[in-house]
Amino acid sequence: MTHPTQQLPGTSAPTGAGLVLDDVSLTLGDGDSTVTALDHVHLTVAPGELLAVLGPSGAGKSSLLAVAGALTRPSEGTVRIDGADVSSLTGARQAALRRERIGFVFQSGNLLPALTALDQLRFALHVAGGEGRGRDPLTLLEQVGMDHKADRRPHELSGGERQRVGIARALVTAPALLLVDEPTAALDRARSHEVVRLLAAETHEHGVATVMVTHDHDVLDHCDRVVHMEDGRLSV
Ligand SMILES: Nc1ncnc2c1ncn2[C@@H]1O[C@H](COP(=O)(O)OP(=O)(O)OP(=O)(O)O)[C@@H](O)[C@H]1O
Repeated sequence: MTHPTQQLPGTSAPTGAGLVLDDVSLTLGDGDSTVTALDHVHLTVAPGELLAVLGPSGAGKSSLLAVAGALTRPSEGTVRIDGADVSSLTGARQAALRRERIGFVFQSGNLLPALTALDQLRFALHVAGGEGRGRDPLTLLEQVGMDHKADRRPHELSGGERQRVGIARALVTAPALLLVDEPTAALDRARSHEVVRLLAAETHEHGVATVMVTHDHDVLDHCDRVVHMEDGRLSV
């Protein structure tokens, strides 16, 4: 495993770029049944860094992605994405930040069944504000090794192929932050390595700050840094 940045949770990227969580807590539920999903979390992910987050079920990994992706407001602390303090933004600005600066990759690719691989990317660009920005969809499909299946719909693709298209779709807007939830859960060992190798290459070449939640210890060698989560707390 390589550790090019040697950053520890809590240290700040000098430019404020990438992702910074400063003393973030999240309490869920109400009354007697509240749960501390995130407990004073400090985390910095630099541009060009692929961070893996490991942890048992219920540790708070999904909560971490939700807060980092401006989907859930933390109960305490601040979240900065690409230098912007998320909590100071209106709901509309947060939604725009999500569309334009954050890419999400889910377990199964989460592609739209009716669209071809190429149209998945075009549609994501369109939703984010237009075809003139971001990366060229066909070139990006070529870079993830899927240009030869650009006209296929999701049901005509394998799990690994769907995951590649899902990654390309998340990257087409040229996001600052990429949030990835269990990308290898449905894949065999060889496909898992390919997919995480692709994530690492894109992260490094395009200066994306990438957070990948995973249970898959096999793929950790492709990651720059690994943190562990338990009971809402992070440790190295
Ligand atoms: N809407 C909610 N209301 C109350 N508690 C919740 C809610 N969502 C999650 N939790 C609790 O918050 C804690 C963290 O959950 P979270 O989904 O972030 O964990 P996780 O590490 O992603 O788990 P898994 O690996 O099973 O997906 C758990 O104790 C969970 O039961």
